[in-house]
Amino acid sequence: MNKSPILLGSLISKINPNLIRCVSSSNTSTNAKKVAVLGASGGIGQPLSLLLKLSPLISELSLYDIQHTKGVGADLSHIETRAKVKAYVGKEELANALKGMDLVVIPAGIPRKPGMTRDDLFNTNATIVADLVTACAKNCPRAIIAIIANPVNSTVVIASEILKAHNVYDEKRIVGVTTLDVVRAATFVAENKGLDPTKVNIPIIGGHSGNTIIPLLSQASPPVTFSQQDLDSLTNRIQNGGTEVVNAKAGAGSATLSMAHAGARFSFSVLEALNGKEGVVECGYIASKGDFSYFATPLLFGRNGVEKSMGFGKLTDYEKTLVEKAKKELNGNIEAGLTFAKQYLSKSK
Ligand SMILES: NC(=O)C1=CN([C@@H]2O[C@H](COP(=O)(O)OP(=O)(O)OC[C@H]3O[C@@H](n4cnc5c(N)ncnc54)[C@H](O)[C@@H]3O)[C@@H](O)[C@H]2O)C=CC1
Ligand SMILES: O=C([O-])CC(=O)C(=O)O
Repeated sequence: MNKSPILLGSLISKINPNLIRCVSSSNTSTNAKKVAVLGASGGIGQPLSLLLKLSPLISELSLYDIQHTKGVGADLSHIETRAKVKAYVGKEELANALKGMDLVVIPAGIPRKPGMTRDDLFNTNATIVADLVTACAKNCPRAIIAIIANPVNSTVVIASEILKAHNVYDEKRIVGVTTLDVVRAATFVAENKGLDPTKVNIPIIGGHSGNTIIPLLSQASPPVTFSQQDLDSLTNRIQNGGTEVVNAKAGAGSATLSMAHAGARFSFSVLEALNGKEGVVECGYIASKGDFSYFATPLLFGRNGVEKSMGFGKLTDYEKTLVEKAKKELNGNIEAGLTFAKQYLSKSK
C-alpha cells in the first residue's frame, strides 16, 4: 500500500481542501521545519499536534506540556509520516523542547467556562505565556511565535514585552492567532448564502474577543450583500462564536477541535511562506502603528514571518462603528498586557 504523504494529502483533501496544499506538496519536504507545540496535551494541543504530524512541511514536532506529553508523543509517533515526534514534560525539559525550533505554537493555558469572559483567564494565562515566551527568548530567539492562549489581545502584548526585554524582539515573528474567527465567518456566511464554505473568505480585523472581533463582511470573497438584519446577526454570531461553543460544552471547556483546525491552517501558511511560497495571507493580531498599538489585519507572510500588514481597505459606516465600539476594550486589553509585563519583568530581575 502506498503510504506516502501524497496519498495522505489526497485523503485529507476529501475532508478539507484548505489543508490539501500543505499535506500534498511534494517538493516542500526538503525544506521541512521544526515546530513546537506548548500545551500539547490539552484540548487544542492534542488534535493540533495530530494535524501537524500529518504534514510533510514538518521534520520535527516537539510536544511540550506540564503533563501527559510522553503518552501523547508515543501515540502520535506511530503515525506513518515524516515528522519526528519528541515529547517533553515539565519545566526542566522546556529548554530542550525549544532548541532549534522554527515555529512555536502556544495553546497552553486554561479555557473559559460558561459565564466567563476571555479576560477572566488573564490572571492564570498571563503568567503561563510569560514563562513560556521567556524560555523561547532564551532557547529559540529566531522562532516565529504563534499565540493561541487567551486573552490573545493581552497575551501577545505580554509576549512582545518579554522578547523586547531579552533583546530578541522582532515584530515580524510574534503573532496572535485569530484564524478561528476567519474560519467561523466563512462557515456562517456560506450557510447564510448557500455557498461552499471552503471558497469563502471574510477578513477579520481588530482583536480576538467579543466586540473587538470585527468581520469585514463588505469585503467578502466572493462578493455578497446582506440585509441590515443579516449583517447584525452574522456579525453578532462571529463575535460570539467562542461563547456559543463554551455554552454548548457546558463547563467542559471551549473550542478545541475547530481551533486545532484553525491553528494548523495558520501554521501551514507560516511554514509555506518560510519555504518561499509567495502571496501567503492569513489574518493575525500583531504590533501596529495605526490607531491601536496592536491590531489584527490580513498579513502577508514571507521567509522571515510577517512581511507586512495588508491593512483593511475602505470600511463601510457600519464597520467604522464596529471599530469605534472595539476601541475601549481593545486599548484596555493592550494596557493590561503592558502593565502585567512590567510587573513580571521587574519581579524576574
Ligand atoms: N486564539 C483562539 O482563537 C482560541 C484560544 N483558545 C485558548 O487556548 C487555551 C487552551 O485551551 P484548551 O486547549 O481548550 O485548554 P486545556 O485546558 O484543554 O489545555 C491546556 C493545556 O495547557 C497545559 N498547560 C498549563 N500550564 C502550562 C505551562 N505552564 N506550560 C505548558 N503547558 C501548560 C495544560 O496542562 C493543558 O494540557 C485557552 O487559553 C483558550 O482560551 C481556545 C480556543 C480558541
Ligand atoms: O471563546 C473562547 O474562550 C475560546 C476562543 O477564543 C474561541 O473559541 O474563539
